[in-house]
Amino acid sequence: MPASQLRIAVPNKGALSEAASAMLREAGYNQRRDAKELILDDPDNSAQFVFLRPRDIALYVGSGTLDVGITGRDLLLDSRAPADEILPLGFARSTFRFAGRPGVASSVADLQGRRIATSYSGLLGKHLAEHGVTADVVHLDGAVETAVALGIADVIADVVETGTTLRAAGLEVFGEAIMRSEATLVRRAGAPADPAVDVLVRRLQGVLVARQYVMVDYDCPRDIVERACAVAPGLESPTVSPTANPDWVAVRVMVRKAATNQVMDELYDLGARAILVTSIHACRL
Ligand SMILES: Nc1ncnc2c1ncn2[C@@H]1O[C@H](COP(=O)(O)OP(=O)(O)OP(=O)(O)O)[C@@H](O)[C@H]1O
Ligand SMILES: O=P(O)(O)OC[C@H]1O[C@H](OP(=O)(O)OP(=O)(O)O)[C@H](O)[C@@H]1O
Ligand SMILES: [Mg+2]
Repeated sequence: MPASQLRIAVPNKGALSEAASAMLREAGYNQRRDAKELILDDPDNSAQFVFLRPRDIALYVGSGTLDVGITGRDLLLDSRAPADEILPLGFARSTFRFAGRPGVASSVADLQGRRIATSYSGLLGKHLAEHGVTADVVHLDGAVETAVALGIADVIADVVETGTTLRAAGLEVFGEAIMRSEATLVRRAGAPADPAVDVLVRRLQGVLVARQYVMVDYDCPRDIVERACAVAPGLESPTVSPTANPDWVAVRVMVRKAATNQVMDELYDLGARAILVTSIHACRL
């Protein structure tokens, strides 16, 4: 009997779209080549991809119309749809923050009775309520930074990554970040276990690990192998193999990409030699 088809919502445009498709492609799924395609079948993987506005994805998934979806954590919370994050995906990282002209306010408490422009009214409303602040929320579809210059808002609450857009509009962030966001895989709250979803999650986890880790091989004198393994303990345990020389062993271990050079330096200082780094193409842990 063929496995039941998993229906997956993927952002069709915007900041999440390309990176989401790239990640699915790396996980072995077929992805559209033409940005006009709305639905794409991937029979080899018993999957169907439905390309939707990222803002709508939590709604489709929360209602159970589609099994899982990729969206932003901020969009998920803003939607108030009954969907949960099941795997943070590590791209489209941003913060959601207040900003205004220099000196206009320094924290959420200063916003009582002020006009705040945003595309995330749900998220902002919840934050204001949590702080006991009543303000006039001006909902806009985008280009929120311009609202202050045009005089329809005193401050904004918007997505900030590098801060370039804010600077261009003469605005500065103030107060604590309202939230930190990234792309995430979402599923209907309370949905029952589904082996097809587990396969998707394991494949995406494989991509995340392959992106975050490298494989390090090195030779080291037998008498320092314990100390070398303490420098790079790997995820579970390094593989230690004999070499033709009985005084030396060969070690293979996964290392966080960001720590690669530091680990190589420490291993070298201990006496390890022939330290080789290779990238991981895919994995299942
Ligand atoms: N510059 C950015 N850097 C990182 N993440 C971003 C950036 N801009 C938007 N995002 C994230 O992308 C998601 C918003 O998706 P959306 O499709 O609205 O992106 P967009 O680029 O604003 O597209 P559009 O302007 O066409 O609506 C949110 O999760 C948001 O946090
Ligand atoms: O801090 P930065 O690196 O400048 O990135 C943040 C900006 O990127 C997004 O805008 P987008 O280009 O999607 O325009 P929009 O506001 O019309 O959605 C977001 O809404 C911010 O405006
Ligand atoms: Mg946008």
